[in-house]
Amino acid sequence: MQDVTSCWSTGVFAGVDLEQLALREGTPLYVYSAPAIRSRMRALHDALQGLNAGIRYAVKANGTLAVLQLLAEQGAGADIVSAGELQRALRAGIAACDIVFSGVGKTDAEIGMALAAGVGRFNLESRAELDAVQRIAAARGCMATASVRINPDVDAQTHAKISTGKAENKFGVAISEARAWFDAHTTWPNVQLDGLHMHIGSQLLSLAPVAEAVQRMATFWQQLVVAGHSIASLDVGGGLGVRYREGEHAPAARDYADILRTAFAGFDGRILVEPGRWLVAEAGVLLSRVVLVKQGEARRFLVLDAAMNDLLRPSLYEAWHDIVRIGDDAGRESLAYDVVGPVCETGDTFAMDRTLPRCAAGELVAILGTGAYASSMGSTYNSRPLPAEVLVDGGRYALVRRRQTFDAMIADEQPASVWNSP
Ligand SMILES: Cc1ncc(COP(=O)(O)O)c(C=O)c1O
Ligand SMILES: N[C@@H](CCCC[NH3+])C(=O)O
Repeated sequence: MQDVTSCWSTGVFAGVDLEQLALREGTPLYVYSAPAIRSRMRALHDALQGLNAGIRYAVKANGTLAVLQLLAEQGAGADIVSAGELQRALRAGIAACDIVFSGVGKTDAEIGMALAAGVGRFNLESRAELDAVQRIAAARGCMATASVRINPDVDAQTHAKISTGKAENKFGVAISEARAWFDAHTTWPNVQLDGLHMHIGSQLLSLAPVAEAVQRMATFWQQLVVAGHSIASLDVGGGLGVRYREGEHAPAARDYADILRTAFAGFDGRILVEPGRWLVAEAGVLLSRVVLVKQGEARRFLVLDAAMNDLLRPSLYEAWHDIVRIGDDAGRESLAYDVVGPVCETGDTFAMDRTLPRCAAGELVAILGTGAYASSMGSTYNSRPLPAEVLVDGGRYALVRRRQTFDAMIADEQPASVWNSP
């Protein structure tokens, strides 16, 4: 993992002793390195130098308030996809004008909340949504600023479940439809339609599809300008991938920025980028204790106290995450384990046939690259409370999310004692 000062054999991560941390706060435990997040923000900021660009961090990657606050302090705005993410972004101190609202199914209530808060821009994904924003903005007597999310029909060369820029995906509209919206823009007097948006997918390890999609957006922008439309914002979404395993090569922020520089030369508005994973994934680890080692008839299982409810990516996408044993491995033999959680599904597997130093019950392991799409995709499946999260910085740590209590987990439920008519 880049940017993270760590040494798994000494168990020190960003200056903090992981064994002590686990004893203090319990496991499973998410641990995020503040310096690693700052360093990614700085690197992206530096790469975008000279472009009139704004970073709109994709809150879905990791919406923990302390993480959002850290990113906001470094100058990030937010890309949100729900009223809940709006609340988080505002609570973290992100100015409403620096928030863009994406997503294919914004409800009337969410559109109303976003207008009331004054979000900077809606990224519109369908004609029905454009009509809804017009109707709700007119009723409130306000103007909404909006971009059209175009679907460039480009294969992002990533996992099918997180590819979003092909014509058959639910996201965005064809460039021809977007053109029709611009040409008929007076139909929506309460919507200032002056931007283009796209997002072709996540965990992109090749920049070639990005370059192709950006070029399609650039060509469309130029056509709109020739037709007399004024374009204030070009938003290329997120998607920059990270290196989860040896042999993978993550794209460089500078190469990404160069693509934008070339394609959007002469553009005098704002360029927006919406990275999520790239900023936070490698800054996080999931600490977990070995509950027991089980020698099955066919395989050897390392059963952890973390499970698919805490980290879903391996179960959902068969995603690879490096797993390391915390402590000195000198003299330990290597063994192959299926690393699993205690949840009642065979899919509750973090890794198959993974070679690790011999592990014993009570020892600590870390699942790496879990700063993004990990805690944010967590659930309480099997009635397992959400784990705690800490932010480490300068040899100290802050508990930024308490482990959910059993009471909190069931607090909103009640017996069926009062029966109402709908
Ligand atoms: C509209 C939009 N923007 C930004 C992102 C962030 O993506 P990533 O975390 O891959 O940078 C996503 C998620 O893929 C998204 O749907
Ligand atoms: N949840 C996905 C990424 C989806 C990005 C959201 N559009 C992951 O864990 O990799």
